[in-house]
Amino acid sequence: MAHVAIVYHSGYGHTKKQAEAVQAGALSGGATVDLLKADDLTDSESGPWETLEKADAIIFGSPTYMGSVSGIFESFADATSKVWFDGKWKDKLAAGFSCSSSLHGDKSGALIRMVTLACQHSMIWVSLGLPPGKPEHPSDDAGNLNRLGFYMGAGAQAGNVPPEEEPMASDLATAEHLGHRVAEIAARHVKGATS
Ligand SMILES: Cc1cc2nc3c(=O)[nH]c(=O)nc-3n(C[C@H](O)[C@H](O)[C@H](O)COP(=O)(O)O)c2cc1C
Repeated sequence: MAHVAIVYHSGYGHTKKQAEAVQAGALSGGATVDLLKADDLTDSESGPWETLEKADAIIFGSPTYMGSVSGIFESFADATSKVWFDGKWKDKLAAGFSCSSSLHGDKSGALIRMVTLACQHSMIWVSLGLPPGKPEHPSDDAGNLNRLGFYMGAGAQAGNVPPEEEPMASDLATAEHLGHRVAEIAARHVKGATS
């Protein structure tokens, strides 16, 4: 059984909803899942680093703040430098997701930051694996996966409303898809390593 860890930051709860959808998808893909807050991983000397060391895949999540990841997520990225020195995440799978208030809102900036982090750790990036959806369809249409048209990871849109209202069904289903995809690929990855 593959082990997937999700590390996310959420200032106001919207990316948390997305992270929970990624978690549900990874569980339905047969993985054991740990949902970790980046807030608890900003110090390389303390926090659940061993959980990440044991994971076969790490999925990164952050809101898009000023066109990139949030400051707390960036502090987590800085704190991974100790792991980097020891090469502990080499050949683990990685993937990412981000939520912002605009349809695009420069979420690509946050996702690219996560790709860079993963590649610095010699991880293997898993893309979203979906064609673009239909932006003209209602965002509460859960069948309209990837309505925002990202390829690197899962995007979600949430304005200045409570997280119970947004992100809407389409974006949460897209996040769930990402979790499921990473779990399935991680299971193959683990099997390949042991067979
Ligand atoms: C400091 C800050 C910077 C932001 N920058 C952007 C941005 O660059 N693009 C965008 O579309 N939304 C931006 N937003 C809006 C957030 O991305 C959006 O509200 C998101 O849903 C917040 O997620 P969270 O509740 O998980 O923190 C910003 C919000 C804050 C607080």
